[in-house]
Amino acid sequence: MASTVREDDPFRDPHDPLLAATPQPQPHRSADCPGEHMNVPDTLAVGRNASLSLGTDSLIVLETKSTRSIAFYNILWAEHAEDGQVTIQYAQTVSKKAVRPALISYTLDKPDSQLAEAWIEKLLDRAYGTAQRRKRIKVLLNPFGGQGGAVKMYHKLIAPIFAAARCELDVAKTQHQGHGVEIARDMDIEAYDVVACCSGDGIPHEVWNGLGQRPDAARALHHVAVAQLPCGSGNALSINFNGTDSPSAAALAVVKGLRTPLDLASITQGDRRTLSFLSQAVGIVAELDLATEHLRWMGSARFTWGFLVRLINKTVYPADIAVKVEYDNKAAVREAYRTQAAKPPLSNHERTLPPPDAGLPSLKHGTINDALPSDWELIPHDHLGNFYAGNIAYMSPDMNFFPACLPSDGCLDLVRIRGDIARHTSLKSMMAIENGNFFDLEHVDYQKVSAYRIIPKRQREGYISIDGERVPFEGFQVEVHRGLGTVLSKSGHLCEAKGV
Ligand SMILES: Nc1ncnc2c1ncn2[C@@H]1O[C@H](COP(=O)(O)OP(=O)(O)OP(=O)(O)O)[C@@H](O)[C@H]1O
Repeated sequence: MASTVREDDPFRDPHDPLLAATPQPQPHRSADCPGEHMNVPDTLAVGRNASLSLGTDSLIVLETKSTRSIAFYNILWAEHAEDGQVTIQYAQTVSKKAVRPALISYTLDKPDSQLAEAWIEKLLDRAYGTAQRRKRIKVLLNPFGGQGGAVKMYHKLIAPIFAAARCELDVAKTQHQGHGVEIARDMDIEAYDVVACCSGDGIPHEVWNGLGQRPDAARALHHVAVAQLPCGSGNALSINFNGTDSPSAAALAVVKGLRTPLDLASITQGDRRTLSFLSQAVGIVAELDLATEHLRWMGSARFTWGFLVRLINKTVYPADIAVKVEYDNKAAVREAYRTQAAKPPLSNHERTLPPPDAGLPSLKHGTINDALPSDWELIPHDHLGNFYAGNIAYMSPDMNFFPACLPSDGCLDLVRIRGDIARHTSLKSMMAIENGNFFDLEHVDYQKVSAYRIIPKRQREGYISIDGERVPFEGFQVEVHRGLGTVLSKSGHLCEAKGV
């Protein structure tokens, strides 16, 4: 068995800190790890004619007649047995979007458990980086999400990935509408790291609201990361943070996910206060989302159809609006985005854990029932066509509607478009969303705001959508709480979307 790094090893990583004179501390290594004080080689000789090498970003499996590599990102777990057998489980790519667990297993020439254990630790360190291993996950299955396939998708596509990664699982089905709120409100937050929702965006919305109803809301929202395993019809949370709407690829992203603060916004309407993680829409988007339900049979073409109908009618949605603006034009928004995106993500210990008795933050600007803050002004928008505020970039797989969104900048990105613009201009904006040049269109008003109030007027009824769910057609006020919630993301601080 090789015990030192081969100098001629083509897969040797010259930047490997463990090969340098002063070993760097490794984030997840336990104090009594046998490899702690040894210079662990990158290459493990297994069998007479095979070796496993740690490359720059993948594990290289070298056999006499073949070489292949497995990206560290795809490595789920590794272990060794006393007889010298080393087993590595990984997520094998089986199609453009899907992965499924697979394993390789080799026996060491001469069993050396100290070396094998140290090498495995080094492999897992590369595979997980600063992501938590063996996450304790409360899984919520919505049997009615999307086409009703969540339970099957979980067992077939998701659970095998979690099991291979040695996650601790506690699975529950939601029994009725609002059950996600109850489960999150009553759960033992110390027993879990993540609530993963096999659902659309409806269950994550419920979970954040349930956590928000607890007396220890601030701590619960900080401690419990909410993730989505896309099994619904709207899967924006997963698209933004797992970078996929594939259930198996999302499971891998959750296994490897980095804890990331997410702004949550308080919505006050009537006497209610709820939390929103995704969006608020008044006008055409709300109407497309909510008023075309009866056209579900058309698939996503229902949105195009609904849009064209309203376009022909040049529909307007008059409202009075007051906003607390943080970045008031596109140049400022772009600069804020670039500055923030260039910074490294906060590490976990840079986030302060709220005290155990801290509830939801108080409202700095009061509620919809209070007088308008003195420095706000209600401005009539008599020709409003679209009012859309987003907390994360993608609203659906092809709709990077808010490319400048930053998950924890304390702001919502607010888009306003007049409803009386020329029809060809409206049509252009619709196509620009898919082409990725929507942000720069002249007639698209794009700002970052930290709070606002909107009161629809001169319409007896209409549609308001909060995180894709319909709420009463009456005025509401919104205030953003910076980094109040927690998600798991790939980057640790950004959405998986092309920024600005
Ligand atoms: N057992 C259940 N019976 C009925 N409704 C349920 C049940 N479990 C959850 N729900 C409700 O289903 C709704 C939709 O959930 P989800 O977001 O998972 O699916 P979806 O297909 O993306 O949703 P939609 O397209 O309807 O917004 C939520 O409001 C939730 O409260």
